[in-house]
Amino acid sequence: MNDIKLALLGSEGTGKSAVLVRFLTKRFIGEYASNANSLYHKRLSIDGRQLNLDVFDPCSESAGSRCITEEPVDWADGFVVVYNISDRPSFLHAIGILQQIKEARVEPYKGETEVPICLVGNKQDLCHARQVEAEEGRSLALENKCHFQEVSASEGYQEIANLFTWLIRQVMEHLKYRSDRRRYSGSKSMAKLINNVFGKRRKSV
Ligand SMILES: Nc1nc2c(ncn2[C@@H]2O[C@H](COP(=O)(O)OP(=O)(O)OP(=O)(O)O)[C@@H](O)[C@H]2O)c(=O)[nH]1
Repeated sequence: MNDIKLALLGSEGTGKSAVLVRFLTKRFIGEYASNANSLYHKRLSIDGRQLNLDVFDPCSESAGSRCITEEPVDWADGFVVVYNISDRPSFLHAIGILQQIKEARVEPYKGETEVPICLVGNKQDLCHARQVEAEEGRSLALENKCHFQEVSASEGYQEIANLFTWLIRQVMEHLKYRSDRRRYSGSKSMAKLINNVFGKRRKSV
């Protein structure tokens, strides 16, 4: 059984809880209590594999921009960074969040961010009040090597389901790659150790 940990990050009121609850229950719930951090659990099956999914939905009210520098960034295997397409400041905040994830989780030596990220422009139904063009979201995602999707938690389920499925698949790949690499470098150092011990002995015989 795989354990997958995701975190939703973004400005207050961008619809993080709405997006997550839409994915988990297929329903849109208009208002949520937003004065506490929430951790959601769900068992899923993707590509025939059973998963335990934990999703952290931090409370923007209490955390503000600080939340990014605290636990979620170190804890999560993947991120959903949400902004509201009808609220430019939330997009600017998303830029800052991506930057902070990059700084915290960049792979040493490779210079690549080590976690899969999905950038989400929510409230697409409010496009008459749009303040952020889809193209801006797309190029920000490109710059940060992350997936991009505009959605409406209030109107649609499928796009939200697709983006979580994409993210979970990426996380599974990534975790597998990391554990393979650890195993490989572990066996390489074991081979080195054996070589050192027995190699030296052979020389002295
Ligand atoms: N029109 C529209 N409203 C939405 C959408 N998604 C969420 N909302 C509304 O936006 C408001 C904030 O939604 P939340 O899901 O509580 O946002 P949040 O980012 O979790 O908020 P905090 O927990 O305060 O950070 C609520 O009034 C929702 O009903 C959407 O896709 N379209």
